[in-house]
Amino acid sequence: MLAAEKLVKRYGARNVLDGFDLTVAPGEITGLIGHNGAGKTTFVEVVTGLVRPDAGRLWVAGHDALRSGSAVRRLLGVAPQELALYNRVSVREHLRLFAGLAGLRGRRRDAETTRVLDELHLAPVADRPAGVLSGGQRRRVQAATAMVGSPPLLLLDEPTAGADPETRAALLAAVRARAEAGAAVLYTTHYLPELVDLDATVALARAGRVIARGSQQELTRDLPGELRVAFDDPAEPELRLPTTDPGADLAALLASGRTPVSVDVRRPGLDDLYRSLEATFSEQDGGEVRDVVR
Ligand SMILES: Nc1ncnc2c1ncn2[C@@H]1O[C@H](COP(=O)(O)OP(=O)(O)OP(=O)(O)O)[C@@H](O)[C@H]1O
Repeated sequence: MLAAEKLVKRYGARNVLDGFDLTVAPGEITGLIGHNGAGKTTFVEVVTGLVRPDAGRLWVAGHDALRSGSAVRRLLGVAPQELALYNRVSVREHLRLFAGLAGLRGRRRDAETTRVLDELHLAPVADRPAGVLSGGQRRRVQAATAMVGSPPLLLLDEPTAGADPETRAALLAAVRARAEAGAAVLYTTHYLPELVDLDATVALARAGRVIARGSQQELTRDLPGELRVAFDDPAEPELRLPTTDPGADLAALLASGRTPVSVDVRRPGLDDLYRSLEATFSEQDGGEVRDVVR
């Protein structure tokens, strides 16, 4: 549904996108993560057509998106990082407006508006102007404007930033439902546990390039987890060992004659992946970026 190849975007002398490659298939949620300034929002802006890249190629649903922008825009639902709502317009009117832009009319437009209001728990504030809502409610309205009309490609740029747990849960449930219905979802976030919840494919951006991409299982498989062993010993109540083979390491520990009172194995997670890749790249001379996982 979305395929970006070697995108380059320069601001002044700086390549903010520097050979950015990414694909998102129908039904797939891709979580795009990376440090502040890695180029995530710039990539979203290129896909929406707001920013023109200096080089590279971009396809959306088989269209060359850098040539046929207007055909592509109809396929997108976008929730930008900076909230963009009309303060005096009610929540319901926002959704009616975006449903209309998605091509729905009459009863179908009303039904879709009601459905999305319910889905994002916005029915109680449907007739309030967006400007009087709380931050979390406004986040939900923004996501709702992206989802109304069920576009086949959703671009959600930090949709849960500053959201309370209830808002976060409603948004994540709606995102999962959209992907299950076949939408391709690009989801940027700094909250890695959300990507576990969404069972998302993960793409890690650094300095304008995607340096690692794959399922969470693939990306974390070779990283060490942690073996935590507690002893009834005030001198050493707990031992924490990085491990890629917890069974063997525990057997070695037992063979040494020590008797644990409890054993816990923590599997490697996305935070370990993030830290390990960041450490790899910050050690490299000149910040040269290379592909780690494909
Ligand atoms: N219009 C612009 N002119 C000049 N530089 C820009 C412009 N837009 C973005 N940049 C720069 O491009 C870099 C990438 O920004 P971008 O917003 O894409 O990063 P990001 O990965 O989304 O970061 P964050 O996690 O903070 O949202 C930053 O250094 C930013 O300052």
